[in-house]
Amino acid sequence: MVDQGEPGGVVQPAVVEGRSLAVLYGSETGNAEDIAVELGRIAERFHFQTTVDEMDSFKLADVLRASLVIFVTSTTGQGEMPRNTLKFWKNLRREKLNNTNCLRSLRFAIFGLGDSSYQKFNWAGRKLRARLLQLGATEFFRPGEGDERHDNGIDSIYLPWYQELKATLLADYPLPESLNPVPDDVLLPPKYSLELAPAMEFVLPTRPKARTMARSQDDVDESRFLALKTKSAARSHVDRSVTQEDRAYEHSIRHQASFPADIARRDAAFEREEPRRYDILDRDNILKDYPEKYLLQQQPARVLESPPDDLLPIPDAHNAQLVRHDRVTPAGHWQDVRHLRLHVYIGDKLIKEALEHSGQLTVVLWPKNYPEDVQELIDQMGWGAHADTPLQLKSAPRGLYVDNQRTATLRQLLTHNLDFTAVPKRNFIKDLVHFTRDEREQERLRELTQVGNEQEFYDYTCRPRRTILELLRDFPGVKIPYNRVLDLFPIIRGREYSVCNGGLSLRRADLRHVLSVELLVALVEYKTIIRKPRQGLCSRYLKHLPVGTRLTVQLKPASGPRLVGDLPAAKRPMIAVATGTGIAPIRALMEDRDSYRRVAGDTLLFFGCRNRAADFHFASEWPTYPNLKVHAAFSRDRIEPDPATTATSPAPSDTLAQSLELVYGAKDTVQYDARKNYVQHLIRKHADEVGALMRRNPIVCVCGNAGRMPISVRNAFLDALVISGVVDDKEEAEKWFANPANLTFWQETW
Ligand SMILES: Cc1cc2nc3c(=O)[nH]c(=O)nc-3n(C[C@H](O)[C@H](O)[C@H](O)COP(=O)(O)O)c2cc1C
Repeated sequence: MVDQGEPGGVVQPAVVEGRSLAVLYGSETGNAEDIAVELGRIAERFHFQTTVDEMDSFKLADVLRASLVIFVTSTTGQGEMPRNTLKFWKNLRREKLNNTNCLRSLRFAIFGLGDSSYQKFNWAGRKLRARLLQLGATEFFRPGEGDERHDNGIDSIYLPWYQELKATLLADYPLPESLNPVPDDVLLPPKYSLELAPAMEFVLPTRPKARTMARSQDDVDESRFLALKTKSAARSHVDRSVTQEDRAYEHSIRHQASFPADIARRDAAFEREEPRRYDILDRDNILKDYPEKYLLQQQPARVLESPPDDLLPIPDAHNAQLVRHDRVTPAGHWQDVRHLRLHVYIGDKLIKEALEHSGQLTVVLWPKNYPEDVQELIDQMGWGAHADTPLQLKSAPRGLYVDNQRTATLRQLLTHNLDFTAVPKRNFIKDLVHFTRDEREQERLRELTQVGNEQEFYDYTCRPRRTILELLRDFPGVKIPYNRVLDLFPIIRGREYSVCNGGLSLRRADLRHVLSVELLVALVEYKTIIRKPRQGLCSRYLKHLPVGTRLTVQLKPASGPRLVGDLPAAKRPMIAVATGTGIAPIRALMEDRDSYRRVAGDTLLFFGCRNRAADFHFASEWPTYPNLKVHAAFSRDRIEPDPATTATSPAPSDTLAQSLELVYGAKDTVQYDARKNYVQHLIRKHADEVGALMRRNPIVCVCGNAGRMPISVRNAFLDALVISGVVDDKEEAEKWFANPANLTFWQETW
């Protein structure tokens, strides 16, 4: 049994009257939340009574109660506030608060997270700050704006901001003379309480049975049926006692003999493709373009024991089942892209209808850890004696979904809830110092997180994408007490994916209680500088997920303007730009527009990928759409005339060169790189077609990888506006493009 003592000792911060600090965050994927947690710890060490929570859990009156408030928010959509701030933000914007100076007693600071490739960089933070100031609040520290585009990401701006904030807090809000800050090398008490349940109540859970990818259709049907029967295990807002309607649905699945075969036949139809030629591994280019993201060798195929598919009690979620799972890129291609189909069971007719008509959808999936990784961590930490003992969770972090009906064990938490394959954060490493008695390990851990050693920290963690599990392997002396796991390990967050189907394929007439959603997912797999294949948690989970697996998922409307399920939107022309799996939401739009077949507006699609044969997703479907013209850019293929699309040579023709002189002047026309074949080059090349649609109040969508692509595409659109004569020069083009009266713009890049 592991010694649960903590070598450095634990110090409880003092309670100082009138000294409180609240950190309120708005976060979509957790970056802002991580920063908020780190700021909360600093405040605790400075003896502030500290609260850290999402903005929506606060009322305005609560905010006024804290002596200081720090807001941390990312920006989402097109300059929008994250979802977990919307209630708070709506309250703050109430007209009746105008001119009331109602926040005059509030002292706040704000840190925004954003990406400067978006037109509305850090708008959420800026909007929030402007409104707080307008309502009379005072800033006690300068605002910070982190940018994902910086070399070290958000940290480039955040770290100096945070150091300065610490100094300001100590200088401007001094502690009573008798009190010093809790030093960094002393541990704070755990926030969350996790204890072994009294011995009499022990019920040892059985270990999950091994399952593999290959499951028979009978298995699928049986588990589909079981999923229905046991769906009450997952508590959600749609969960209720089984109605007659549900029974009828169960009955139809049980007795409709043609159901599985029928679906399988129809589902297989779109997958039948000619054998494809492709550029095996494409290694030179990968090394050149993405030195940290290449796959040098295929991993040997392994059959992994799947995690148990227990359904988590996620709020506002639905039970679902994986009914199709195909790799769509050829086996040797550098990128593994999967096409998945999920049947999401929605018993409540009204909710189903609301989702069908709520615009573009995203699916949120919660990945799980594999049993062999869980066992490795248990062995490494010496938790074997307690791994399957029921636990009592008296308090738990936000986002930890544990079924109240059953008593959780450490193994279950590690399987379903704790993300020990995440890249370790600074705070995690700082805390480990307390859990090893090996002085060399302590010294090394301190070194890694010391101020001034940011580059070393980055080189050890982020650059090679080292996981927590791997870090713990490097420090064998570290033994984390099991009752600290909720404080130390990040919680597994839901991963959001754009639904890639729409219209009739989403609302299948033959499955009344089901939304049939499809996803196109690029698995994140690469070799890093430490030459070990890496996988993201969700990629590892999805890669081996057998057909028939039950899941709990949320369905959410995507951010941005509502473009589907809306006749006036369907009638408008559309210019869509997508790269790689960014085609997913565009394909959903196309299917939706197709349901208005005769009236759907003209559409121009610019699609960019590497090889026609390997990753030209949905290529066989595009010719079936009326009013759609596709220009595809294959960045790694030799340029050949293309019968299927209108994309031809990427080299600028004389006329294009002349047109570009309009924008840049003759001397600078060389800036246009004739040897490359990316979507932005095709936009310029087909400027006249772009201009013709731009004149007709189009919807313009840009989806795919973040980084330079959205900026280059935007510049190409500006050029196209000048070349096609919509405006006279680039300055005018900027104004024209930013005016929502001329076009509806939607960008979704990641
Ligand atoms: C779909 C999407 C939309 C985004 N929109 C914007 C934007 O309009 N402006 C901006 O500055 N950053 C934008 N970002 C960048 C995020 O703000 C940035 O990645 C941030 O680190 C996310 O933090 P979070 O995990 O706390 O949400 C967007 C990111 C995504 C994925």
